Amino acid sequence: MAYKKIAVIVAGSWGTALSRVLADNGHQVKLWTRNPVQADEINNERRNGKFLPGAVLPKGITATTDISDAVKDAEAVLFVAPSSAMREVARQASSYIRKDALIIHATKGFESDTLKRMSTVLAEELARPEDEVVVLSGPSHAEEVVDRHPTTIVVASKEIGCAETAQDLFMNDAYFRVYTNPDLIGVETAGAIKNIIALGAGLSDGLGFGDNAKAALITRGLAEIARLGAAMGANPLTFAGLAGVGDLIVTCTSQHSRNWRAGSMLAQGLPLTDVLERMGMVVEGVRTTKSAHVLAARHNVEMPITDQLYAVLFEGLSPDKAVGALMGRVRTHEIEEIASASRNKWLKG
Ligand SMILES: NC(=O)c1ccc[n+]([C@@H]2O[C@H](COP(=O)([O-])OP(=O)(O)OC[C@H]3O[C@@H](n4cnc5c(N)ncnc54)[C@H](O)[C@@H]3O)[C@@H](O)[C@H]2O)c1
Ligand SMILES: O=P(O)(O)OC[C@H](O)CO
Repeated sequence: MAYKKIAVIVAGSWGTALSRVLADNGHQVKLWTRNPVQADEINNERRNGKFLPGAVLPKGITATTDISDAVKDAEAVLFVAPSSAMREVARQASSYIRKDALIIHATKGFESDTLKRMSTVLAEELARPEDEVVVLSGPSHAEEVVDRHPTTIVVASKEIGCAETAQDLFMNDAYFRVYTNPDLIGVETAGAIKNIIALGAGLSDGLGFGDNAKAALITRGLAEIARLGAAMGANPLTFAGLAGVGDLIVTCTSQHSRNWRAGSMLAQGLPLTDVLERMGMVVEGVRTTKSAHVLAARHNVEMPITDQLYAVLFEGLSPDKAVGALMGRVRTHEIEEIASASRNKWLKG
């Protein structure tokens, strides 16, 4: 494959780790940050100390604080801003991006006020068809990717050719294996909502519960993610894949997880604002809990774990009362019909 010029917007943990994968694959990476001190550190010391201490960054990565310089000749642009900043950074970059550049994002969340998926936000700001936007997701902590530990991810686009181009850019046979999936909605919703369940897993561990509780959260969390995803138009089978169960496992069981760590601090009784301040990195599950709570009502989907997390985060419910509410729900069957399944295009024929 020919090596390409690729822009990465922004230089947080995940943007930096993915820049390293692209540079390892021989591509020339321009990594944009709004912080000049961070840009100097990346260019002169080959490190990004705040987000990935210990990682040595290859020469194929050049940092810049000029967003037009980052994107102007790029054949692909990868957006990895927190969901809260995606529209703002896309708007800044928009007029400088080549019309034929492949647009990829690796962000896990919804836009809070509109509840839009990130591909919709990018399509709107960049004046591109949403069908051509690619999302990269799956079980992948930046800390392990920069150590080149074996990692498998999925790239999804309604235009499968766009997903395959992204697959070629990121895949290598040393440590980064990439699958494609045409289910953009499923991969984006799975990646966003798993962070709610990871907060719950952190809470559960912080309260001193064991593996039984964790397994319950992962499996029943998966059920509610799939219910909402299917109602939003996703292929239910996507939730059995890397973006679904794969990412739930990694985020609910790893101490690298920002969402898990935030949940475990909440269990110690720290107020949410203090937890977020201590984290100093984006904890997408907090905003996503609010978004999913509204989406569940809008799509008439039952999401009991999300509802309890919402009450703990935003209504002052104590975690032990939330556990009581979940354990005390009325009895039910395990295998429910996935909401809207009969109307779901993926399940027809
Ligand atoms: N860290 C991971 O291992 C990982 C893995 C997969 C997906 N993700 C997803 O990637 C996204 C980014 O997460 P992260 O872990 O890299 O976050 P991070 O906290 O490590 O970095 C976020 C970066 O965004 C910058 N930023 C914030 N607001 C900005 C704005 N308005 N303009 C410009 N820059 C701004 C910050 O300065 C920081 O550099 C999230 O959606 C997260 O869920 C993260
Ligand atoms: O550290 P977290 O909780 O933001 O999770 C990071 C990734 O989404 C794991 O796949």
